[in-house]
Amino acid sequence: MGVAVIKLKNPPVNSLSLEVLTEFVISLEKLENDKTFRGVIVTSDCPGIFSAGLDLTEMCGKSQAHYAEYWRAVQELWLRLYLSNLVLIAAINGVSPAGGCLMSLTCDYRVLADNPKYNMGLNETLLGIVAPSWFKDTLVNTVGHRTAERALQLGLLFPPAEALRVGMVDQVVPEDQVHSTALSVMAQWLAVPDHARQLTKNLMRKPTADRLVKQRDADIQYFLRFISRDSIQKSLRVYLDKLRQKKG
Ligand SMILES: CCCCCCCCCCCC/C=C/CC(=O)SCCNC(=O)CCNC(=O)[C@H](O)C(C)(C)COP(=O)(O)OP(=O)(O)OC[C@H]1O[C@@H](n2cnc3c(N)ncnc32)[C@H](O)[C@@H]1OP(=O)(O)O
Repeated sequence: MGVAVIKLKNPPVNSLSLEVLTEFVISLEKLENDKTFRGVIVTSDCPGIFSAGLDLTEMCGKSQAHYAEYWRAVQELWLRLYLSNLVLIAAINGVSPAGGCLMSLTCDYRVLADNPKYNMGLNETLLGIVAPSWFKDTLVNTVGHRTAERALQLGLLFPPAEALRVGMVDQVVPEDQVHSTALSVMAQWLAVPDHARQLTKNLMRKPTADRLVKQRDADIQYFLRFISRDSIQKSLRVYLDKLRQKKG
């Protein structure tokens, strides 16, 4: 039925490095241009981890030029995913904090494996950073304003049952059924004529995407100012050190 599977593979935690973001955009573009494909299942090849989100090492201790290049790549992937003409279904087979959650929220439908460890949410505040307005918009468009307001301020990571209850995911299924469920949901979405579904998707999502498109450069400057602050760099270093020391 013209369905591709994109399996993220950037061990150990599928962090969204500049290279991953760039390759993801290229793969999506190829699929968009190949008319034999109508849908994509986005999933992970790293056991237990869908994606650890943006690569913190790309946002810490680097040059301004690097931050700008990285942020443009983050914007680009979000725009491509959010406005894709393809049906995108996230088969979430692991934990998905922050950028990992955002990636799934850009999809048309989310199937999450029923494993209490597989938390998802926008936990930026717990790192001492702030989810940008377009991350916030994506969450609001999925779960509504009040749930998003509370989840964003508290940096909540929802276990599967809670994620389902608040509407962050559409279905929670046993782990070994995530892929087959994504495929049967895909069949339902592909039963709708492409042009009608695509125009409707655009109607729902373009106003949100346009807000970023209209101020992409300003958004990058905003990010640069924010991420270069000593206090923010310090928060990120402390958080990364904590992650690294967990093992030791
Ligand atoms: C005034 C208002 C202004 C507003 C302006 C706004 C402007 C923008 C502001 C900036 C916004 C930036 C937005 C960011 C969104 C993000 O996505 S930030 C990333 C958030 N991610 C996380 O919090 C997840 C962190 N990771 C984990 O919790 C765990 O690693 C895991 C649960 C995913 C997996 O656990 P486990 O299997 O036990 O592995 P670990 O031992 O923890 O990790 C292994 C290895 O990977 C490294 N690592 C983990 N996550 C990341 C990451 N996101 N980036 C880079 N590296 C990561 C970890 O350090 C370990 O490394 P070592 O092997 O020890 O070297």
